[in-house]
Amino acid sequence: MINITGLSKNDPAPGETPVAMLEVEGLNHRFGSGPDAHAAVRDLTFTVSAGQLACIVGPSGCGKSTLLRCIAGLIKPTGGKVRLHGDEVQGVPADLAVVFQDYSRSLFPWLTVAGNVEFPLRSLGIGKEERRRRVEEALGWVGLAGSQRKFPWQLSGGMQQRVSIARALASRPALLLMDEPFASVDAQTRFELEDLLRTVQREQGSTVLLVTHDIDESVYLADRVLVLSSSPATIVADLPVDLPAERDQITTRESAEFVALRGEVARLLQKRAA
Ligand SMILES: Nc1ncnc2c1ncn2[C@@H]1O[C@H](COP(=O)(O)OP(=O)(O)OP(=O)(O)O)[C@@H](O)[C@H]1O
Repeated sequence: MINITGLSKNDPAPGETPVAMLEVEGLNHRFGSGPDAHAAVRDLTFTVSAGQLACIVGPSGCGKSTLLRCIAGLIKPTGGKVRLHGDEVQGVPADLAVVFQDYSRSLFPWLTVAGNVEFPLRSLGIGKEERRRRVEEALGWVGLAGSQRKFPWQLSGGMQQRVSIARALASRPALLLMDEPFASVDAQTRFELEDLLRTVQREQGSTVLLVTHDIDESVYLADRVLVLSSSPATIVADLPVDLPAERDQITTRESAEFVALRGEVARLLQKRAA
């Protein structure tokens, strides 16, 4: 397995300004029109720097998935702009990958693990030898090097979600979007997948925007937590997470800094819900 080095490949040098990989500017989205229109997100503005792992936490139904879908180019926002490394998003960008909560519906059951990871690389026009190399590499990152020939239905839920993560990372996306990626696995597997994500993200310098409704998960994973209000989603706080880079499911969660941050996020969410 990969070790957490404590430094991301994309960490800016001292004095260097971080590069904004993602820019969300004045984003609005309303479903429908006229008196039945429903505002799902309202005037959201934020950036995510290259190499950062940012978490978005918000109450159920506040508009988190809508926000991610607008960023992914899956729906056209009714207002505002999304830019990925400076280019306005108009349709799904080729260098963006998404991991959804429901791994059982996002993997192809008739393809092997290797076939699933390779699939998007074909549509990117990557040659056979390079595809083989990337599949092997990405499955190594998620600890599934020996499972290439298995089918998804031969794997546990946690292993299937590892395959989804490997598939997303194999295309070397400029931005990885994750929508409640660990919400469908048991608590122990969730901890393992959280650690795996942090390790791979830091090792590969990936830029990740992850949506969760789990306050503890957002604080444990993130370099930064964006707290959303209830519907329509607006940003109520943008909190840096100054926990050590090397985190541990037991000691980190027991630390005074973690407990204080978790309390702060919980209070913000409670205040907005009231
Ligand atoms: N296609 C749609 N048409 C109309 N309304 C929609 C549509 N998709 C979502 N909504 C509404 O927009 C609001 C935000 O939904 P969204 O799924 O983005 O919230 P969420 O924060 O991701 O929810 P959850 O935490 O439960 O997954 C909700 O009130 C939802 O009912």
